[in-house]
Amino acid sequence: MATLQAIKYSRGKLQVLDQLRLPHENHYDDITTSEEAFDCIKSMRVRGAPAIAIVAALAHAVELVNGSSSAATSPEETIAHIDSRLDYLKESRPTAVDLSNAITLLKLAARAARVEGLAHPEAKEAILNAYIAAAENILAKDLLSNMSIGSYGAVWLQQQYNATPARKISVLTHCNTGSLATSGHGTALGIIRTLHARGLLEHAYCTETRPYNQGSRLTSFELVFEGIPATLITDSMAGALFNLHRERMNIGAVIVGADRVVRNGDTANKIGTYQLAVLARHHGVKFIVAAPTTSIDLETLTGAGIKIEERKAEELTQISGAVVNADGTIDPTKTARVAIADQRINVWNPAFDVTPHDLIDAIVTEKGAVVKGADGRFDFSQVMPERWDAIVGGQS
Ligand SMILES: CSC[C@H]1O[C@H](OP(=O)(O)O)[C@H](O)[C@@H]1O
Repeated sequence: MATLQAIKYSRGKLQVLDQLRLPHENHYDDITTSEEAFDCIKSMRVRGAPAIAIVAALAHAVELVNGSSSAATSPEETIAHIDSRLDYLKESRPTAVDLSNAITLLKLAARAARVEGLAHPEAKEAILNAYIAAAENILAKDLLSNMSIGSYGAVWLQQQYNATPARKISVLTHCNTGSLATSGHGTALGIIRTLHARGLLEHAYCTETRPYNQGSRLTSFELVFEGIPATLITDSMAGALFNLHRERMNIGAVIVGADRVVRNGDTANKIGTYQLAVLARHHGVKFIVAAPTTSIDLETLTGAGIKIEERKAEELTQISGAVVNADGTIDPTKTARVAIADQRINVWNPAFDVTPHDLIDAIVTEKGAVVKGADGRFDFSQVMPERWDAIVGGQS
């Protein structure tokens, strides 16, 4: 069964599903410039660490195909143009590292296409083609990466709980990490999809994930869309779910995504993740992070070094949604905005929090599940040896 598609792309054309209208309306925005991509990411019409990187990379590919670098009359000017557009896009959202990792890769790809002795315009053409190929490869690799995360995560959980189709497990997930946060299948939700496909999933619980409601609006939508047995709870119900219903619900794991995993394994993810990790530890439930290696930042040593995005107060004090008609049907063409708090109240609205590595049992990547060694540390050299050697090298 097809899953929902956040991003539609063919060379020269990029369309992005407006997630602010979900689940009531499927509307795709045409993205033709870096400015349009920036606004789409900043306003969270597209969100999710991998999806943000993919949209930024492809938006610049589209504008290059449409001639945005026409003023560049040398390889140096062409590379300077690409750099300036990518540096602009990098500022759209600061916490997820996939965007900056993709920008680093794309800049290297453009530079690697410089051929000594090749003159303009052939030299420029080679650089543009190299950028476009690298951007398209980011899209192509993401889906394969998510399928691999799904499989490694399902196998790890099956081993932890001796799960079988006759002895399934239930899991809790937070925020949205599915097809609407990636190019497809998803990361944490990708593990849930794979568990379901292998007959190992009893039930999936998803949290509402205030204030943007990625869980109630997006994850619920993905789970219902594919007929995966699921129950929506508010963020504040998670403790009761573990405490009052644990034996009956047989919750085996909390599975979350990541916006940035740093060198020691501390992980920035959607606000509300840290408290789930504390609950999981208290109740003896495994807590696993699902993240492609593109979400791992070896340059930053601990969670204290992660910049946490803070968003506007209105996301807490107001909600908006489709109007429900008198007969109970939903009118997606009309949305109502409701103030649910006194607009004079101070608001603190961090979009993410940091879960310390000691509360994380496994970090599942497309190269395998990483667990802490006897020294209590995560060693990512197992899944990204080249980057580990280049960045960490002989450092402790
Ligand atoms: C695979 S998506 C990773 C991550 O991104 C989400 O944040 P946002 O919706 O603000 O972009 C959430 O933290 C997911 O876990």
